[in-house]
Amino acid sequence: MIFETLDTTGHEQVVFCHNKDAGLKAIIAVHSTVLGPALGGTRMWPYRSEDEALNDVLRLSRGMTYKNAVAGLNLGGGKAVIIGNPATDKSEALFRAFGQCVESLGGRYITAEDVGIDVNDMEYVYRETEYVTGVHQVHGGSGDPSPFTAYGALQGLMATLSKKFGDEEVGKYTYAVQGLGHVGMEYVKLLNERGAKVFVTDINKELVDKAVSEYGAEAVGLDEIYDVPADVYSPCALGGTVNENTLPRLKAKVICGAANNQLANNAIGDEVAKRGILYAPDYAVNAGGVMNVSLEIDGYNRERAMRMMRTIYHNLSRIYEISERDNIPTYQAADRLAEERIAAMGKLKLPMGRGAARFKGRIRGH
Ligand SMILES: NC(=O)C1=CN([C@@H]2O[C@H](COP(=O)(O)OP(=O)(O)OC[C@H]3O[C@@H](n4cnc5c(N)ncnc54)[C@H](O)[C@@H]3O)[C@@H](O)[C@H]2O)C=CC1
Ligand SMILES: O=C(O)CCC(=O)C(=O)O
Repeated sequence: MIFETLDTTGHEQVVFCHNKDAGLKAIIAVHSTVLGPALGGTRMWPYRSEDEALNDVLRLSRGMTYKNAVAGLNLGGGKAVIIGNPATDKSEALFRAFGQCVESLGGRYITAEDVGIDVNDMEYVYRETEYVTGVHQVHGGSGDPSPFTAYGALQGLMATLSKKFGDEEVGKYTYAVQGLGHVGMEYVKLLNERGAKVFVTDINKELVDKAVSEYGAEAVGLDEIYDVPADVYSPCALGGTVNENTLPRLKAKVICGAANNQLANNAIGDEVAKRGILYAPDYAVNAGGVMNVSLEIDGYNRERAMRMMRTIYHNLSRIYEISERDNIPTYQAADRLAEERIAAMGKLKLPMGRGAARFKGRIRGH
C-alpha cells in the first residue's frame, strides 16, 4: 500500500524513526535529491493517527522539492514530522534521538524548524548532527527562520497586489490572517507597519490578544475568519484551509499567506481561478525561511539573505506571466516553473553530496 502511494508521489525514501525510551515517533520523507540534499523543516504535531502523520509528511516534503526549485536553490525537498504534542511532549532525549536519525541519513536530508518546533529544539538536534539549519546564532547559524518567511511573504504579497490591483500599496488593503504563530505574528506586524487593516484569529487566545494590543488587529472567531470583508485572505496556520466549504464564503480577491499546502486539492485551485481570485502559490510565497536557512550551508550572511528574500517578488511575477501565457491556474504555473528547472538541472547530474558536506562557519562544542 505504502509503495503504491510512493509510486504516485515520487518519493525517493521514507524513514520511520523510533526510540521507545525517548518517546520518539517520527517520519522523515526525502522526496527528491535531484537538485541537492533534501532540505525541509520538522513539524511536531499531535496527529490523530499514524496515517495522518504520514500523509502530512509526504505532502510537505513534495512541496519542499517544488519550493526549493522555484526559489532557485541547489537543494532537493524533504520534511520530517514528529508525532507528539509540542506543549507537553518535548524533551532533550526526544530531540537528540531525532538528531541521531537525521544523522543516519548522512546528509541526504537536512532539517530545520516548522510548526511546533523552535530554535531551542534545534539546539538539541544539533548536538547529534551537522545536518540541521536554523540553529542558534551562537553556533554561527541563522536562528529562527520565521521573520524571514514573513518578510519574504510580504514581497510575494506586493507582487500579487500589483498583478491583481495594479499597485502594491500594502496599507490600502484589508487582510484576514489565520494563525499568529512564529510567521503569522511577524506578518501581522509588517502589515500593521504599513497601515493595513487586519482581522486575525488563532486557537491560542494569548496570541490573539497580543496582535490586538500591539498591532491594532481586530480579533475574530476561528471560523469567522472566512467571512470577514477582507481583500486578502492570508493563511498562516495549517494546510487545506482553502476547500469546498470555505471557498464560497471568502470575499477576498487575493489568497496570499505563509502556510504550506493551502489548497485542499487541485480541483479547488481550479475553482479559485474560475472565481477570479488570484492565488499566490504558497511554496513560492513562503520560501523566505528556507532561503535564509540554506545560507548556513556556505556560511551565513544576513545581507545576502535579505537580497534573496526580494527575489520572491520576481518569482511570483514570473509565475503570473506563465499562468497568463499558458492560460493555466497559478498553482499549475508554479509547478511548471519548478518541474522545468528540476528537469533541466537533472540532466546536469549535480553532485548531491557537495551541499551537505560543507557546513561552513559553524562553531561546534556543547
Ligand atoms: N516557520 C517558518 O519559517 C515557515 C513556516 N511555514 C508554514 O507557515 C505556517 C505557520 O508556521 P509557524 O508560524 O512556523 O508555526 P507556529 O506553530 O509557530 O504557528 C502556527 C499557529 O497556527 C495556529 N493555528 C493552528 N490551527 C489553527 C486554526 N485552525 N485556526 C487558527 N489558528 C490556528 C497555532 O495556534 C499557532 O499559533 C505553517 O503552515 C508552516 O508550515 C512555511 C515556511 C517557513
Ligand atoms: O523555513 C524553514 O524552517 C525551513 C523550510 C521549511 O520547512 C518550509 O519552508 O516549510
